[in-house]
Amino acid sequence: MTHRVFIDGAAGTTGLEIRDRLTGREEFDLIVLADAERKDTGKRREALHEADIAILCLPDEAAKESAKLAEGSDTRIIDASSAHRVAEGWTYGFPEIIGHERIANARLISNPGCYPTGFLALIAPLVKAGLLPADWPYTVNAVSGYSGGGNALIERFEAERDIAFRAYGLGLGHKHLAEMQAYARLSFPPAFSPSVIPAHRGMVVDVPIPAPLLEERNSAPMLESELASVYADSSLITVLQYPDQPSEILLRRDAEPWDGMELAVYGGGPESGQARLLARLDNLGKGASGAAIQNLNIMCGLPETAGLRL
Ligand SMILES: NC(=O)C1=CN([C@@H]2O[C@H](COP(=O)(O)OP(=O)(O)OC[C@H]3O[C@@H](n4cnc5c(N)ncnc54)[C@H](OP(=O)(O)O)[C@@H]3O)[C@@H](O)[C@H]2O)C=CC1
Ligand SMILES: CC(=O)N[C@@H](CCC(=O)OP(=O)(O)O)C(=O)O
Repeated sequence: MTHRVFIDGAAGTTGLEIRDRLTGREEFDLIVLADAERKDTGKRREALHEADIAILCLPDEAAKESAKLAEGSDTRIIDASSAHRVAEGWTYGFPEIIGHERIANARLISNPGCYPTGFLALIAPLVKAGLLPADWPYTVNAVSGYSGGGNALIERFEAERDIAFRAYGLGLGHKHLAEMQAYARLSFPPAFSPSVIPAHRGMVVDVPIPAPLLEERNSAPMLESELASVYADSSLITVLQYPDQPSEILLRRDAEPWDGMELAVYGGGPESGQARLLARLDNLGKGASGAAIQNLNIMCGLPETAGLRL
């Protein structure tokens, strides 16, 4: 069976990567709007109704408009934007956290943000298992490649070559806080410090766990072993376990597209009693396009890793 897929926003950073991953796959028939038509509301409405599945790779307002334009059709939607991540009627597109079955049966899917993908992969299972508390104000430090900011930030970083580091989100109301809190079932939104480095793609999400949260029953090795067991059957998420974990986590400027994610738990010695939970992913891979293709595969009853770069 061939599934008709329309990518709304196919000329953008995420849209292009999704096209790339779908190229050559016989299970899908792509509906493509010519450049002159890609922002034409009537043509988008037509394509949205004609498709079996639409993938929205648009700014939030345009994604909301697309969801409205699709009303009255049976078209299933995967929204890569942050417009519907905690909205009623939408399923959060993180199969490893909410279950593959729910993705397979959903009509409206909202894909996770790139930073929440790392944060939730680390924290949600540990809170669920009772190894970390829900009522704690977690800290999240993160770096992203500049493609995380779409075409606008790519242009800026490629023009201002002397930027070595960019801390941002300094108003402390980042749009990812709601989904981080909701899907880890936390009492408080985390304190989130995002930043950008002069690499096109790649991301590290770093959650420090201070000493008061750790005891013998939830020491760093216990956290690691819980994550290893949760993701033991995952095709995309790998837990780097002691003693095989690297002694440093690197991002490379020339990194290739990658749809997996690596997690690691680093524990201080017994005297410090602290831990650091780290996730490394590609903001454009598991953080965006790879997750969209994984969900598309699951929705269509195909192997979840088909077309992914692992
Ligand atoms: N980049 C990343 O790492 C991630 C991105 N996302 C999300 O994915 C979505 C797309 O992001 P990204 O690809 O980075 O952004 P880009 O800015 O690179 O691409 C957005 C695309 O949408 C097009 N567009 C804007 N308005 C409309 C409209 N009304 N109708 C049709 N097309 C329109 C733009 O065209 P034009 O340029 O001509 O205006 C552009 O081609 C965003 O919601 C983003 O938050 C999610 C996870 C990670
Ligand atoms: C570097 C950078 O600007 N990153 C984006 C997040 C990218 C992402 O996850 O996209 P969503 O907008 O779909 O959540 C930001 O902080 O807004």
